[in-house]
Amino acid sequence: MTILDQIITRKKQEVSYSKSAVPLEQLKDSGFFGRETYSLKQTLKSKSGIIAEFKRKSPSKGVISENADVLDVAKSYKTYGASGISILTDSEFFGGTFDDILKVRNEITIPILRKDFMIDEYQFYEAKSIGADVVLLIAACLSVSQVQEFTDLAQGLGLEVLLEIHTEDELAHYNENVDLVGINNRNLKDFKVDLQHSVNLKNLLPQNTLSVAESGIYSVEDFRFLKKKGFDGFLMGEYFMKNPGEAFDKFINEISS
Ligand SMILES: O=C(O)c1ccccc1NCC(=O)[C@H](O)[C@H](O)COP(=O)(O)O
Repeated sequence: MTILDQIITRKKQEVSYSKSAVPLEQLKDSGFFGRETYSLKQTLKSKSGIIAEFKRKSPSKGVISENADVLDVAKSYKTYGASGISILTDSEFFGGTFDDILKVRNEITIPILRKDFMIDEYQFYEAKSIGADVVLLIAACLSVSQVQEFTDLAQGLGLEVLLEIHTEDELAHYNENVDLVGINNRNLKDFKVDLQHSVNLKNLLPQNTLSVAESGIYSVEDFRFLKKKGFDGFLMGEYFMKNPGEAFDKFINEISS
């Protein structure tokens, strides 16, 4: 069983529980449900392009920063010019909670990506109800038709869609309605990262696709390499979370100099 299989097995149980605990109609009563969302497509162009992630742990790295305060970290990301914030809401494998988004939503004015494993339409309503602006669709967990259906659903709720692919085969999941395409450099079988991987797959995407390089960006040199290759966005988690707050400020200063 791969790590993704394990995560999805668990996610199905969680979603089933959530649906019985909070019926979908009730999600619509949230104060955030009717809010106008922020556009990551826009802030990728107008700011640094960095989507800075908040995650406490991960399957590949174990505990990264267990006690980091989500509000402090999110504020520092916003203050120093992140285009968006990715917040893991998966609890079992990444140590996240919905509360992490709820705590920061009213405090920051940049897009929030709800980073989770989306497998059921209920989760899109949930994302809107907690104040997210963008959702992640992981091609490896979904069929081609699910990507299309979930894209329509998300956009109907005012959420942007970041489609994540890991392999060349998963390019079949691309459709021109998705807002952004993320190419993940982490091989989920052995957790190795290779930046050249995202470059190779990016070259196979239609021109003008807004592309995001994901995972394994650990230095200013890595960032510059991917920027030169034409990426619009850069999803970075571990590097910033190892030294929450300070690492981001320093990184932005270095890439601007
Ligand atoms: O990071 C993992 O171990 C992982 C395992 C299984 C599924 C997803 C996983 N990571 C999610 C991500 O995509 C990363 O959190 C994100 O791209 C940031 O990566 P990094 O900068 O390397 O922390």
